[in-house]
Amino acid sequence: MSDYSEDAVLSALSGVKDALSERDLVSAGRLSDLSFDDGRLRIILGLPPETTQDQGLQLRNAAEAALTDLPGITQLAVLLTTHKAAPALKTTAPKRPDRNPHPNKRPEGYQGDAQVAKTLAVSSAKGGVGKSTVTAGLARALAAAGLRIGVLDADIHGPSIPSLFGLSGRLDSRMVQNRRLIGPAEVDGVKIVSIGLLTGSEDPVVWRGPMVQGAIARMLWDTDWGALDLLLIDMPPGTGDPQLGLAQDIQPDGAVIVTTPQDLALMDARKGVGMFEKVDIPVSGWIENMASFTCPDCGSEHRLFGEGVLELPAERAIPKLGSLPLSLEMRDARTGYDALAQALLGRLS
Ligand SMILES: Nc1ncnc2c1ncn2[C@@H]1O[C@H](COP(=O)(O)OP(=O)(O)OP(=O)(O)O)[C@@H](O)[C@H]1O
Repeated sequence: MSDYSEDAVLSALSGVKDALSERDLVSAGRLSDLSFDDGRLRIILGLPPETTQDQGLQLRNAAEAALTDLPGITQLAVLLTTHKAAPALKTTAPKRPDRNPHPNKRPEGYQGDAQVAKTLAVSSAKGGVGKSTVTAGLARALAAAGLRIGVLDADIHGPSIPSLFGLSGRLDSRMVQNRRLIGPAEVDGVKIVSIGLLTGSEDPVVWRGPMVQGAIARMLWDTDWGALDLLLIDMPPGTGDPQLGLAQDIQPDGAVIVTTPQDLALMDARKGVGMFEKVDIPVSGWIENMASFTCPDCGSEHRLFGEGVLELPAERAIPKLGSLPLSLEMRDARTGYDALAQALLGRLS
């Protein structure tokens, strides 16, 4: 039995002074990742870009010294990155950014999204948890249930919605009331717009901050969606300033969080809930993806990533909308999403 305790790790790191901010490593928000597996503890400290090599090494040594004697840890890796620290989750006052990096440029007159009844952000704190796959699966299931559904692929650095719907090429544009609007693609009754269907050779990965936000907002407003019951917005993964700014800019009516059930992913998913709370966007629920695997040989079910739950204080608790297994069928995003779609509808109506 391992005596490992995450609380003990956090408490040990709380005793390490962060010379860069005069606070401790935890309250300074330096801990950007923590994983523990079979005695191996791996933590990532996110340091500001101006950190010198010496400062980084000192912090790493201090963190290693604090953790080295903790029970249950047989191997320790303290890694440094110079990314911006994630915004702290437990801020008491609603900490809206005092300036919006991309001032709302919603154009006057005809709006492509004027007939969109509801918009819902599908978000994940981490990349690769299946957010786009789940968005596509939900969209298809909701459309099959008779709703008019659209998908806006706002995952600008890794647009995977086109391939999930078998789309390639470029979207056309059309004049509507003297404005040139994007004509969405349509597959299985779902209207789709993605940056991957708008750009040519220019790689969207080079776009930064306000440029990305601006492009996504314009895709939302400058598309001829027609009448939609629900537009799902596949958000870029993460809980940092770009995602916060985007949520603030496009102001979806609600959000759902997709996560896998590992402790660390759930810890980050909590940050995702906090991010939407900061900008007053209600979170309708969370979706557990890749929850279990059924062995094709013996038929027994395994919870590969454990039984984690998204823990939030009772007054901020959000429901789990459903669990999806790790399977080729789910990857395909064509079947298996009906129950999830119904659970979501139950929360939206
Ligand atoms: N339930 C599942 N079972 C099996 N494979 C899955 C499942 N969900 C997603 N996948 C696979 O996991 C990979 C990542 O999925 P996806 O691209 O949807 O993640 P994402 O969270 O949108 O990633 P990113 O935000 O980084 O683009 C894909 O190969 C996808 O086919």
